[in-house]
Amino acid sequence: MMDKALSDRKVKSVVICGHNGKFCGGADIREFSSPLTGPLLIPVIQGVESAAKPVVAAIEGVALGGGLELALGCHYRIANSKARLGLPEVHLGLLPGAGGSQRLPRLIGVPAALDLITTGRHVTAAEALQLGLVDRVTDRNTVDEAVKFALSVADQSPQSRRISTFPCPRHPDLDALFEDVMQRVRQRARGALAPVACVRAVRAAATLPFPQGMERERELMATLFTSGQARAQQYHFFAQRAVGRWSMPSGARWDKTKPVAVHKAMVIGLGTMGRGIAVALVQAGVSVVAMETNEKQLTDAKQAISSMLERGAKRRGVAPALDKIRYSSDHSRRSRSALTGGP
Ligand SMILES: CCCCCCCC/C=C\C/C=C/C(=O)SCCNC(=O)CCNC(=O)[C@H](O)C(C)(C)COP(=O)(O)OP(=O)(O)OC[C@H]1O[C@@H](n2cnc3c(N)ncnc32)[C@H](O)[C@@H]1OP(=O)(O)O
Repeated sequence: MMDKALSDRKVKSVVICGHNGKFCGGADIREFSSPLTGPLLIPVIQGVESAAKPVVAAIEGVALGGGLELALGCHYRIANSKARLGLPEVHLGLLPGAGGSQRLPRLIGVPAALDLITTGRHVTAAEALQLGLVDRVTDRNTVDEAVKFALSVADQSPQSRRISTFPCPRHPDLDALFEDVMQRVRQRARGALAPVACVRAVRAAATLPFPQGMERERELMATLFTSGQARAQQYHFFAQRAVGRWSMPSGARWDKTKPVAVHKAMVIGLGTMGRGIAVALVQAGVSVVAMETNEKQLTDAKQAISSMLERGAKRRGVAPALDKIRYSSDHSRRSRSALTGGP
């Protein structure tokens, strides 16, 4: 269809839109666990960008991941005011591997691209306009507006609109910028590979010509694509949604159940997990009885829990709620708490 539109001499300009009010939420994540089939996105985007006639993206609903990368291959982007745009691949243990890490910095600058790519956050159409990610925002029918716009630019060459030909906007001190961002990302990422690879890919955009940058993006993506972290994060994506459908054999569902306030809880067993659970409960304002029958473990746990509570309180600028926790080694004195459990 796209080939036909691009090669038909009677067609002077093209609009790409989605279906059912959504431009594109990106690749089907399930496909990442089996060999990739269908037309490959990178050559499709290259084909769109190198077209001799203007191509306009009409963005409604969402343009995420590969969807936004496709829009970046278009010569113009018109977004509905309710649309959201983003490159959330980092949450799936990946980077924007269809040219997104190379085109976005060329379009909106390195600092803004680093922010969007390393956090994966979605931006509203209004913010996208401010960043220069889209050319226009409309409250009206987006496809109609995009068609009108496409007709108005039909006789113009799209040559100056190909993002891959843009130089990356200059930054006064690239080395310092990347050093600072890498340090912050490493701290936040706590061992996650994808955010670090995202910074490296954007650095390639800022320092290499587009074809070499694409090659670097491909290399970095290849290391992430089959990583255990990516598999785990993709599993997490579906698991999070499956939780919404979770029900008890009785038919009870969490979303149809009235929540009950929990004021008291008992944590049995103060190994690594028990300590973490006790701290999380205390920090949520719950009074905790922490039980451990092994005296040495109990002594260590008291110290560890107190210092976790103190550190957490210091970070939040509040007093540590040390009085919210009592310790016991006597298993027979289990009280009736609203919530009892432990590893
Ligand atoms: C050697 C290596 C070489 C590799 C070369 C690779 C080249 C690069 C190729 C491709 C790059 C492209 C990558 C990507 O695009 S990754 C995907 C990026 N997109 C996302 O992460 C978006 C994820 N989805 C969402 O954020 C939301 O779902 C939403 C905003 C789109 C809609 O939100 P909402 O209305 O709240 O609905 P739900 O979240 O509940 O979702 C509904 C339903 O749909 C399923 N679903 C959503 N998105 C996806 C998806 N991307 N893939 C598969 N399934 C998806 C979701 O699971 C729900 O399903 P249900 O629970 O069964 O109802």
